[in-house]
Amino acid sequence: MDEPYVFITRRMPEDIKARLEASCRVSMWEYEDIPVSKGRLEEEIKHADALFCNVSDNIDNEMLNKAEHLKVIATMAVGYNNIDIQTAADKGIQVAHTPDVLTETTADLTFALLMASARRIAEGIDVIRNNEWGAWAPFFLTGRDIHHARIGIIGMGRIGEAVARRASGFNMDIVYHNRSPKPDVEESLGASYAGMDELLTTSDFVCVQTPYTKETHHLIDGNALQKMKKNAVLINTSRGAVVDETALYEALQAGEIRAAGLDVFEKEPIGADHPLLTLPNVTALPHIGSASEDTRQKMAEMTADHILEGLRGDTVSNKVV
Ligand SMILES: NC(=O)C1=CN([C@@H]2O[C@H](COP(=O)(O)OP(=O)(O)OC[C@H]3O[C@@H](n4cnc5c(N)ncnc54)[C@H](O)[C@@H]3O)[C@@H](O)[C@H]2O)C=CC1
Ligand SMILES: O=C(O)C(=O)CO
Repeated sequence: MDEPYVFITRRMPEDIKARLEASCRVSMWEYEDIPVSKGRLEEEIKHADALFCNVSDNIDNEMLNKAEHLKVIATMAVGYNNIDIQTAADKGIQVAHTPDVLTETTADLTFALLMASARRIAEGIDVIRNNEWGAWAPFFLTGRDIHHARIGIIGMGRIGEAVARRASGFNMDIVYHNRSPKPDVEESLGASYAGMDELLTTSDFVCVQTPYTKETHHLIDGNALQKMKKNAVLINTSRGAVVDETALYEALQAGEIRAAGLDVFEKEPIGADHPLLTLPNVTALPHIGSASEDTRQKMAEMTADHILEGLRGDTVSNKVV
């Protein structure tokens, strides 16, 4: 019997490729920093038995309908909003993702962004690099306190909970909004459940940790931003389109909220001409929430293992559908 054919949409380290090559024929997009072209993906998905993809690949209905014998899609991410899972399910294609392995790493980055935004770290770095540090001054680059402030976490899932654990270490008052209450988190971290309005109107830091779905599209819109405290900081490490960027720009410029820390954007990558980057109170990162060496390596290994499971005819271990 012919070996199954796997297409990897981004250049991966040799050990990851070799893991698959032990039992599969493997092709790989040549570049690590450029997404696979739509044309190449359309060509490959026709023949592939398995697809190893990532957050920047648009695996929509049109793409999936080109697949002739695809059995498994494994994405090197926990978020899978870029994959049409209904069409995959209809076609009997298993979809696997990488939960848990990146939870702590992403929570670290979320907290780093929260701290950087509150304490104006990026502005401080710029001052030194631009040779603008005159002298110690009493109110120079004063930020806002993190300790004992209220953090409002929207989406108390794996990452939300890991952010809450970090907040607890800073003696923060934790409120959260989720699809359903989490009594275990309330008990272990002293967090309390809040409706969206209460969370928005009372939190000093609002952290968005939901997946991107139809329901969470522009969950943070102009109306939500208006409800936030003037001194509040918004942190988004989930998906860009959970926040309405135009409304965020207007709210920041009008002083309706204090600052924003963003790891994700509505359309990635953004360029240096993005309007939000004109604002000093925006700390922006290029979608690096899970980007530690160990975590990305484990995510890649897990993704390869999901493919091997699916090709053996087993149920993949982190099955979305
Ligand atoms: N910036 C980055 O590099 C990374 C971003 N992410 C993003 O973070 C998301 C969350 O990941 P996990 O915590 O592992 O997922 P999860 O599924 O464990 O948690 C998501 C939580 O959001 C809640 N939720 C869903 N819809 C909601 C709504 N409309 N209102 C309130 N709560 C809602 C769910 O009930 C769940 O508790 C991923 O889907 C992904 O988009 C994840 C990893 C890295
Ligand atoms: O896992 C995800 O959803 C990411 O965004 C990248 O780790």
